Amino acid sequence: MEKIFHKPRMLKIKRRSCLNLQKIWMVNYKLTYFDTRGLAEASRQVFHLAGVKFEDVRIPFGDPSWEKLKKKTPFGQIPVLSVDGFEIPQSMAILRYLSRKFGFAGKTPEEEAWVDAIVDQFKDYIVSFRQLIVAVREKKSVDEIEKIRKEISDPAKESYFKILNGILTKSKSGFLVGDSVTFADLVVADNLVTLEKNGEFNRSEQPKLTALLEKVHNLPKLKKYIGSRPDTQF
Ligand SMILES: N[C@@H](CCC(=O)N[C@@H](CS)C(=O)NCC(=O)O)C(=O)O
Repeated sequence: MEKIFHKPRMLKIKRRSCLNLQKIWMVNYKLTYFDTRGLAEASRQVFHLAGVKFEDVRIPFGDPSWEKLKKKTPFGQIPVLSVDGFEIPQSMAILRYLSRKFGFAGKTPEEEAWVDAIVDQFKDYIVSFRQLIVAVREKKSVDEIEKIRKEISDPAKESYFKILNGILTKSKSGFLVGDSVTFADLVVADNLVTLEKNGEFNRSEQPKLTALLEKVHNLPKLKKYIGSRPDTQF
């Protein structure tokens, strides 16, 4: 089991009491997932954006330690976030929790609702993309794979990209919601990376989505991490 520690930046908190500062500093976060981006990547990025130290536990695929650990997780799956030993399962619950805590969930209830809506839309789309991936993994025939691509995956992707392009056309900041980065941007950008690595996203065909992806990856607090993280297909 590999542990990667994120070195925290100096906290720039002006008006917080020493007691609060101590409390923030002392919280022990541990995010456990497989050694891939997948369902944990946006949460990892929230920690980096917030400049908050966390233990990035990555279990290699096929590692025998997983079967033992599985029994101890709340729902039998990962990611799991431990906050001073208090465990939170489910990737989206973790991501929302961290984003609310560190200020990346939207600035008003309306922004929060839009951030959630964009991530829910992503979940709707990803179901069809998974069908394609499963067909490839199961070594279905070329005809079967092409059928899934044409009838399910491509139309779902087209409608998903249309929605995102519509939002970005109206955006003044270049982010999906409001005037600063939210976890919706992180989820969408990471999905674009996955699609690109699997031949499903071409930067030259999608200038607005590409601009979003590059904007997110060039955020000063993310850039170094993005450049040095393990390179994984999913
Ligand atoms: N809905 C859950 C799904 C979690 C999930 O499917 N985790 C997979 C890895 S991506 C897992 O733990 N697989 C190992 C297993 O089920 O034994 C979430 O979003 O966290």
